[in-house]
Amino acid sequence: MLLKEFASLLKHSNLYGDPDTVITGIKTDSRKVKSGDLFICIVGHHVDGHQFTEQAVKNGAVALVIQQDVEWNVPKIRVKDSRYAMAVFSSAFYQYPSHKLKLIGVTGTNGKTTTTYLIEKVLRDQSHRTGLMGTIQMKIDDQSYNVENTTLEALELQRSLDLMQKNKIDYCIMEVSSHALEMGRVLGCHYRTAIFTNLTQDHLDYHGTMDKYKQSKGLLFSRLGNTFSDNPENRKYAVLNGDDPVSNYLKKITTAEVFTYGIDQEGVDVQATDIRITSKGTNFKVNTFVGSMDFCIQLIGKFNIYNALAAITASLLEGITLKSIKESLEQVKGIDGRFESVYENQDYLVIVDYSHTPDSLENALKTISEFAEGKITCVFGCGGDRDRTKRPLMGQIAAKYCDHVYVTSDNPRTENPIHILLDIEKGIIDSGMTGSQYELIVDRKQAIKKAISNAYAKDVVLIAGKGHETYQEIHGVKKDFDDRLVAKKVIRSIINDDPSI
Ligand SMILES: CC(=O)N[C@H]1[C@@H](OP(=O)(O)OP(=O)(O)OC[C@H]2O[C@@H](n3ccc(=O)[nH]c3=O)[C@H](O)[C@@H]2O)O[C@H](CO)[C@@H](O)[C@@H]1O[C@H](C)C(=O)N[C@@H](C)C(=O)N[C@H](CCC(=O)O)C(=O)O
Ligand SMILES: Nc1ncnc2c1ncn2[C@@H]1O[C@H](COP(=O)(O)OP(=O)(O)OP(=O)(O)O)[C@@H](O)[C@H]1O
Ligand SMILES: N[C@H](CCC[C@H](N)C(=O)O)C(=O)O
Ligand SMILES: [Mg+2]
Repeated sequence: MLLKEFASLLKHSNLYGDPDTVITGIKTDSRKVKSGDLFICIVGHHVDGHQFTEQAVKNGAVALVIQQDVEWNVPKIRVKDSRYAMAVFSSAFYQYPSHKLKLIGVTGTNGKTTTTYLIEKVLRDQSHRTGLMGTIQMKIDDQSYNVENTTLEALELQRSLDLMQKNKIDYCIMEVSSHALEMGRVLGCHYRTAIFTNLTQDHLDYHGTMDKYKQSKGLLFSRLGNTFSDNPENRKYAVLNGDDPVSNYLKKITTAEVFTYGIDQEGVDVQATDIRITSKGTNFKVNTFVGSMDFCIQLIGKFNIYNALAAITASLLEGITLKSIKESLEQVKGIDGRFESVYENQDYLVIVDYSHTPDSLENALKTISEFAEGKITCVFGCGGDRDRTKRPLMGQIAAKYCDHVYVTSDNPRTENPIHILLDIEKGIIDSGMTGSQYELIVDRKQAIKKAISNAYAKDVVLIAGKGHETYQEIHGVKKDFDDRLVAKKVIRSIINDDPSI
């Protein structure tokens, strides 16, 4: 593309230098710039990209996108907001890839990853070629790629959608985080269906208030567009959790056709009834606008029924039969690090779960309390440099459901680990748990070891917060750490009477 073609995409832009400069790539990180690139200067949360123009030019940038003056004598486009320009320019550079496949976006505090995996499974079983983007990975058909964020920055996102489109992917199912919506990472995305799972407390460090957090989630629905087309392929759907009051707000701000799912509220389009939850799976009946059917899924817990309902609704809207959806969902054994059982023939249960919010921790523990025959123990912490107000709430919740709690480190990131533990302890103390019922152990491995060592037949040990993660970030340094591997080793060492771990 030529520089003038980029400039013409924004009314509010000024071009300086040769308008016919040929652009062969776009970068927002000066360290990654190659010859022929357009370097977009982003004002970040830590540093200002305008500081790195010298490195970008040295590395071969032939032009810059700026929102404030820089001294380099290279062609430039000055814009009002370079983050917005990044979304516009990358969508155009990759020729609007989200228009060339069906994009399904899932937002909400909890359940996004699970729901995207369920939809991917249903669509793949219908011989669709699928792409997936989210917390655990990006996938293009069977190929997996590592990701830094749940929802990629606009440039990487458009590049990934382009790669999907080139690989003949017909559906992409993606998690859309509130950060991404707020920062405009998904501005260039043309969604077919937007799904809302739920809204409970998280990320108040970033959004400030629950109302602002709700409004960020709402952007996925308010920007969805409308369904007014005689071509069914162009229709837009909003799939909402009818049991979450936030859905009333989302209904008002979307012009897409609304479908609701739920358990408790009457009158939803897709409803689960006759629920039975065990430690092996979950049975329920689904009543939909195309009929009813009994489901027997291997995922555990009421919260997973909501995820299944969201996936069922979105799949029905793609014309897939309820019977096929049932067959696919019943085959799903589990999702990496979500309520994942670590089993080494021991006579107690050890479950690793990604619950890192008050609501998800409560859901996991409540589910366990419904089937546990012995004592319940939880090992958990809270992430550093994240919402501090959730820490005592999670302490209270653990105290409410557990016989014993081990408060430990999650990813302290740049915070002092012990301060995080003390914040959690406040909630435990408030709930009246005594000193003999809980312990603060900064070292996560030691906490897991102690919790498992103290488990007896039929007890359940929940190791919460890190799920699929294979690292732990302490003092800003990431080191290998996997709750599942640590738990496995500890169980084996107990069985083999080997104290070396
Ligand atoms: C707060 C936040 O979201 N930050 C994201 C943001 O970084 P930033 O704005 O701080 O960038 P910065 O480091 O200040 O740099 C500014 C600019 O200078 C450039 N730069 C920087 C250094 C250099 O030498 N040269 C250079 O050009 C950078 O490439 C960038 O363009 O842009 C980065 C690149 O896309 C993201 O990786 C980063 O996510 C960080 C890692 C993060 O932790 N984000 C979390 C809060 C987040 O987004 N989480 C949500 C999921 C939440 C959930 O639902 O649970 C997510 O979608 O992942
Ligand atoms: N629908 C749900 N409602 C409440 N809690 C849920 C739901 N689904 C899953 N959970 C809980 O939340 C945890 C995270 O689930 P999942 O990874 O699917 O959510 P997510 O929204 O993708 O999270 P993240 O914001 O970290 O990307 C699970 O381990 C489980 O404890
Ligand atoms: N997407 C979430 C993941 C949190 C996972 C938890 N293990 C933590 O580190 O806080 C976040 O970035 O807030
Ligand atoms: Mg996720």
